Amino acid sequence: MIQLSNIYKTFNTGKPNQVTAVNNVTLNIDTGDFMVVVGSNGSGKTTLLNLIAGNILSDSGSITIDSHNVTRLPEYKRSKWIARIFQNPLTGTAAELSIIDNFRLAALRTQAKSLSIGKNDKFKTLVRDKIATLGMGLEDKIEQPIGTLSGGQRQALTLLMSVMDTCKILLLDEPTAALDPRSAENVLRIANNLIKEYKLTAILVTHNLKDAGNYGSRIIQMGEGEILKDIAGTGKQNLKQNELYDWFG
Ligand SMILES: Nc1ncnc2c1ncn2[C@@H]1O[C@H](COP(=O)(O)OP(=O)(O)OP(=O)(O)O)[C@@H](O)[C@H]1O
Repeated sequence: MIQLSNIYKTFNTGKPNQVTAVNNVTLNIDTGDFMVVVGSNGSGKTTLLNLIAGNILSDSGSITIDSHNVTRLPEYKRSKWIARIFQNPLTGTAAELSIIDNFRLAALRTQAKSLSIGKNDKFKTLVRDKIATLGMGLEDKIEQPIGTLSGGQRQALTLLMSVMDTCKILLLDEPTAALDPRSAENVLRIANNLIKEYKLTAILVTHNLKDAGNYGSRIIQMGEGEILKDIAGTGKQNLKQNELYDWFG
């Protein structure tokens, strides 16, 4: 689904604060993979997501998504494949608009043909039914401004909104870092269920090693822009919490 070949990204080239954030990274991410990315501060995790999403372009190397060469494509031209959830629950929704209007906007973003986007009952029922599956009781609040909800509620809705259109790839950049422990657990569980239900290819950046152990079918560790470790399959399933801590020795 996603191929990165010999990707380099250097910031502040030629200046004293020059830094190579991504250093010759080659990665093949298969359809349906759920890849967790861990690494110390400044190791290049967010830059890697930015390069995949297209909001920054690489200095060299190539990126393909779904067999399309997207290396020089800007973010908006990649959005038909990609949805992204950020750390801040305020990013990605329009606070003053109702829940239902936010869902309508999200559907319009990719003009998903399967959804009837107008203010009709069919769309409302679809959204209400989907929101009910979150188990948060938000299905009765769809006319309420989304800004009046808690961070956890909002993050869960943002996730749902993202996957209900045609997106195939979900990028999660520390999506629970701003949430209390219980909300964080809830949001990650919801993300995991949605990834399975919609058969998404997903990448989760996290500093939480418990989550890194519990979720995903593959884990990579980044360090100084390089991939230090890459474990999938049973290796990932059997990875112990203390082994993960040892990576950060
Ligand atoms: N737009 C930018 N301009 C200049 N330097 C940048 C920019 N974005 C990232 N960097 C630098 O690139 C390096 C990698 O940053 P990045 O944000 O990708 O790391 P990270 O692993 O996501 O870190 P954290 O865990 O702290 O979020 C850092 O040294 C950072 O300062």
